[in-house]
Amino acid sequence: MIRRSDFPKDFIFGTATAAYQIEGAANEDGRGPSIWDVFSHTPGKTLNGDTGDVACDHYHRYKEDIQLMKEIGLDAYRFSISWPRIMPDGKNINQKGVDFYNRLVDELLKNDIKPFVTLYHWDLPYALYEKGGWLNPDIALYFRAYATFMFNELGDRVKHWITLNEPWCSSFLGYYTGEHAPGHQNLQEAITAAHNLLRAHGHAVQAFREEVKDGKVGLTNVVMKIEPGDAKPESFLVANLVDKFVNAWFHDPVVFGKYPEEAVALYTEKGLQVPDSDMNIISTPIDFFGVNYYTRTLVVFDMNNPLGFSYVQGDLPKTEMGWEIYPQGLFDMLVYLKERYKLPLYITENGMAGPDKLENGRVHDNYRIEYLEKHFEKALEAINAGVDLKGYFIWSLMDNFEWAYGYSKRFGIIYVDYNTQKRILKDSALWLKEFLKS
Ligand SMILES: N#[N+]C[C@@H]1[C@@H](O)[C@H](O)[C@@H](O)[C@@H]2O[C@H]12
Repeated sequence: MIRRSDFPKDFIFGTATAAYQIEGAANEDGRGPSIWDVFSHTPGKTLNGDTGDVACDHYHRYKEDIQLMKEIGLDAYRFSISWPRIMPDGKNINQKGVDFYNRLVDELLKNDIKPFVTLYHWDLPYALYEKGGWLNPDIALYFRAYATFMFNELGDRVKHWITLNEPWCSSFLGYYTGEHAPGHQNLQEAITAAHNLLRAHGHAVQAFREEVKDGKVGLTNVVMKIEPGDAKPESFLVANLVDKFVNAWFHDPVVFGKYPEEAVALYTEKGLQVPDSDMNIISTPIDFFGVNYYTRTLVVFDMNNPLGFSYVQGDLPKTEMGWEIYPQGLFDMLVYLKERYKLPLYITENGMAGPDKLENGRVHDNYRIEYLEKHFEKALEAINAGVDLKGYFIWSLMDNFEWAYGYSKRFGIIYVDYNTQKRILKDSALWLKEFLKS
């Protein structure tokens, strides 16, 4: 049985959330609309038309939620700042929004919980979208101004910062598949948006070096273990290529200052433009990569797909998201990232959506305890294999707005009754509480 004491003494355990998924108070105290406010209010974009208008009402209940974090015994808490709560029009400051995050940080510190702050977790101010959003090169400078302001505001107390959460999702789900806000479906736009997201990241890192001398800054990517879905040689080839599209595309420029050549070649072959501006800014050195790991992705060669591959379902047990439970992929990707980029790592998200049912005031989510134990074991294995892994944030602290899936998917270790906003520690939270003492 894995124990907390098996991990390095200074290893931190925490949980993660994001502003639009938990805060609510969408139209309160001067907050402006984000692209997700508009997207979720557009009929047909989210399950049941669910929105983040109220969510978990964390904006008002943050003290109660921090008490629950303390009861569990968390070392740290990763949350995101709502850019449109700080700058409703993308430029001018909304002081009430700033005040909220000062209160949140102070309450965390008062309870000995270390804040890890994500500057951007998908809720772009709609006012900036109207100026072109991630397709407008100027967005990087708007982001730099926002980042500089937040570093100045919170940098005396917050020493761990993440510029972007999963730019792959913001660009490819937001601009290619259209599953996420702003719901475009244009591959060239996705490539352009990805580049401007990385430019924004680089500008924020430069600002960080000027504003927060004793802090650490990194980038969080979704990291998928890409494997061939059958034994055909061409499926092994496409698996390597998809790894470049999804993983290397958002890591290589940040460390090496260039995109993976195989992927650039394929895009170019398809007549797509791959930007190369500001690679020096994009590759401004960072202190760590954040790793959001959930599952593996199986791909097979498919001439009918514009990029030559298609996804296939694996036969391992799956979560409520239909994602295979594959702890080995966490180990594999941690070692891969260490060997390729030689940077410290934090697991900034790992967790599962489960068939959580409230029964007599309890949620017996043993499947989630097993999931976490197996992934903790693989994280420890990676540390013992030489990976400089510094922490592990469970997704998520509490059930929340799961983007296009609305409130249908429960990832939390704390159950949220959305009718009453009552929080109930699931068995996984009780297990974690004991683990953190072990
Ligand atoms: N889906 N899913 C769960 C989770 C999502 O809720 C987070 O906001 C993202 O950072 C990442 O996709 C992972």
